[in-house]
Amino acid sequence: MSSLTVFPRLLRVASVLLAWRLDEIVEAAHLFRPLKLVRPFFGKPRPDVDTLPRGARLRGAMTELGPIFVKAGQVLSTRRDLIPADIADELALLQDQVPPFPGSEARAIVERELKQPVTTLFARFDETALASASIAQVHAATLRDGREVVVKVLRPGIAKRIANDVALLRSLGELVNRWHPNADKIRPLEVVAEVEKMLENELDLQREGASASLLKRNFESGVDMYVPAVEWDYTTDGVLTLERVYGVSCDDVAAIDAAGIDRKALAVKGVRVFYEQVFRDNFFHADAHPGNVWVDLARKDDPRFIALDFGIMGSLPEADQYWLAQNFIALFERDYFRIAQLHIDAGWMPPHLRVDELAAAVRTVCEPYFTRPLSQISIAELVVKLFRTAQKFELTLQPQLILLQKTLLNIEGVGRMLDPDIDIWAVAHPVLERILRERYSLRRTLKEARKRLPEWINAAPQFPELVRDALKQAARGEVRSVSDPLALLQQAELARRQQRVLGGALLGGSLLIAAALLWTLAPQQGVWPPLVAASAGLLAFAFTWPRRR
Ligand SMILES: Nc1ncnc2c1ncn2[C@@H]1O[C@H](COP(=O)(O)OP(=O)(O)OP(=O)(O)O)[C@@H](O)[C@H]1O
Repeated sequence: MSSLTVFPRLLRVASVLLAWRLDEIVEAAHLFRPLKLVRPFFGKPRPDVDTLPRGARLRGAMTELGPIFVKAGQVLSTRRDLIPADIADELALLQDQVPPFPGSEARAIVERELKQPVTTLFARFDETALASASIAQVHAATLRDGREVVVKVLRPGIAKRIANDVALLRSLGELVNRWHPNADKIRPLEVVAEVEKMLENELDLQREGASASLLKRNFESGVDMYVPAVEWDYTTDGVLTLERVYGVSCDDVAAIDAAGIDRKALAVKGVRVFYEQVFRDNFFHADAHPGNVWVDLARKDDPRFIALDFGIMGSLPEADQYWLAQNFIALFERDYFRIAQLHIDAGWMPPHLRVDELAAAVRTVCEPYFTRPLSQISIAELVVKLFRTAQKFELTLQPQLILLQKTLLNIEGVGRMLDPDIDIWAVAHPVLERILRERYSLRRTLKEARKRLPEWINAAPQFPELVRDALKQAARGEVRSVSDPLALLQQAELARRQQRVLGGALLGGSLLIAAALLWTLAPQQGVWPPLVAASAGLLAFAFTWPRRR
């Protein structure tokens, strides 16, 4: 996007911000310092905004600026570690407000994408949209075999509009990056990249279909949560066809009560479903606002949720997932020292940080919460506070964790809406422990090891060469020279760990290869010889493998 097109749009952004009397916010955020100077050229502020709190004014401006700003605001609302709570609360309320595009256009797009007339594809296609949002629109239809479906269609020209607005956001991000004194903490370019990635994913409906399929597989029984099936023969990048489901939004408490559904049981299921997604499957719905979480009114005795909208899904690297689970358990057990140690071990804190100092800071944040009954303590709120504390100690926050934090807030919100007395701790703790017991059991570890065996055998011939190269490098003294004593200490520690790992890897690898050979070449010897060798190999790995950094 050229500056010729960016500039008028930047002016429009400035005029909307000023119309909503947001100059103080913009100034406080060290954005456009000279904004006040240009105010006289932009006309008068809106007459009705003076009485509104600043968060509501910002929400109004974002809504007026359009869908991409709405999305950016929604992303920002999750950064409670960065922005004040009153603004985050308002931004979290941002909703798309866009009129539907004509049904005839939707029909034409479906025909172009699926390469057949709608009358051939469907027994019925409803041209009046069922729902319309900034990126896509949903139409009801019936397949030729009588099954009811919904067809989600991307807005015409949306990819180009998004590309333009993202370029504008990037320019704004660069301004903040250059001028804001806390730019290294806010990392605006990362926030923009996050918005961009989110929008890119939402533009690919085939990908959304694949996410829906995976989530459906993970909740195959459909007891606690039902996921609509994807109709792959009617799905492309630009059109997604799903089984039509019926239910009410989970915040429609009146309808849920009228249907005689046990809200308390449902709330417990909501918390359980969340922990299963994050810690059992490592694949979670990251846009779980009430509009996307429905309740199946047809199931009175054994209530369940229905999930919708699979455009934003999250998953964590396995090591982070394990780290997070350990943190949660430590939090449930009020083991602050362990939380501090875990943060340092994860390598997200400066290595010279004293664990007792961090533990004291964590205790200071958490302890006041525990004077309240557990039912009144929000885990999500506590996690936000913990992240804030850790940031004071220079924690680098991973984007996936931010997504998770937002999901945690959403799910707690749903749980408390359904049952204001829910004790989320009492529900979450045993669920988490059970999942972790299953996930990290010996049997599962051995199964994983067996799966990776061919890979290890394949890599085995290169092993001696790699070791020889490593030893040669060490002998040549190819170690960076450093003058900082702290860095020297770290380097010595690193070298010690590397030696340990190298020794362990040699011993463990050799034993595992021996086990594999015994297993494959001498099956008549029974399972014991390979099992003993493999266990010894795994032990060698386990005892010498470094803790997470
Ligand atoms: N499988 C379905 N069965 C019935 N209705 C559906 C289904 N999928 C979507 N809808 C309807 O369409 C609406 C929008 O769907 P969805 O949330 O997937 O679209 P979206 O463009 O991502 O919207 P938003 O950004 O507002 O979440 C839903 O709130 C729901 O009313």
